[in-house]
Amino acid sequence: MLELNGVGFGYGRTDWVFRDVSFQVLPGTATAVLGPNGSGKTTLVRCAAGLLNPVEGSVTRAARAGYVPQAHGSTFAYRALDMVLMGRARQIGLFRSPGAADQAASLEAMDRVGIVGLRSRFFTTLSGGEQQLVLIARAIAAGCPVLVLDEPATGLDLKNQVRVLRLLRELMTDGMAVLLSTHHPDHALYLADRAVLLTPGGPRTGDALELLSEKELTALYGVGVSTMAYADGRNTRRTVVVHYGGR
Ligand SMILES: Nc1ncnc2c1ncn2[C@@H]1O[C@H](COP(=O)(O)OP(=O)(O)OP(=O)(O)O)[C@@H](O)[C@H]1O
Repeated sequence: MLELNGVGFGYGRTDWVFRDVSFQVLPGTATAVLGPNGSGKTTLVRCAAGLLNPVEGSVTRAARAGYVPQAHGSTFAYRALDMVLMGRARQIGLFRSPGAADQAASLEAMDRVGIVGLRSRFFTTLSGGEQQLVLIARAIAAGCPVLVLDEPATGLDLKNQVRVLRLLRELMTDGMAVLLSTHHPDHALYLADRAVLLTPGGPRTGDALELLSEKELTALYGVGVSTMAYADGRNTRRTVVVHYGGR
């Protein structure tokens, strides 16, 4: 479980990126953070993961959180499998080498993400999307019950977006608490129970279906957005359609 209570953060002394953010992510549920560029999504998920200390308020994690950063052309000269093995650092311990169980857990995580074939490739030679999948596998291999992801769909093609979203749902079924930031309201509508909108007027939290409405999304992004229902197998889901306008 992950809980934020009245969290505020600013990089400088006077400027707040956000204030008064409160929400809970329960086991088996997902919360999506949405907002325009620069609204503070990365800052908020880094606070939630324990990588930044809030200036005010508190973050409570019942367990360690796995963190998946945005993949930005890293300089790590490690093979993909070694990157995933780093997720096992806690199990391996200081000054010890990974054992067979760590190798197996890492390969299983890579298999779940569909990238076992990349295991011997150097991380630096992978495409942005492939790097993103390695980072997700690393967080899964860590075996944390809380997973925090910063824009996990960045750089992924449609098939891999679906793969990652389905995988997150599977992990939620296993009891994982998931917090993600995203620029994709349709991903939030598919995955999230709750949403946090970082608006210029302050944070808004609530039920994802209610908060990700046409009116709210249009106001949040300043462009016309419609939502529509579609049949997805046995489920009826909602997605968004952007109005591009112009000629
Ligand atoms: N290290 C930093 N020092 C000073 N200001 C920062 C720092 N990191 C981010 N900021 C500022 O904090 C604000 C929020 O940034 P953040 O990266 O959290 O936004 P975001 O919603 O994730 O943006 P995007 O959608 O573009 O990724 C921005 O105004 C940004 O310029």
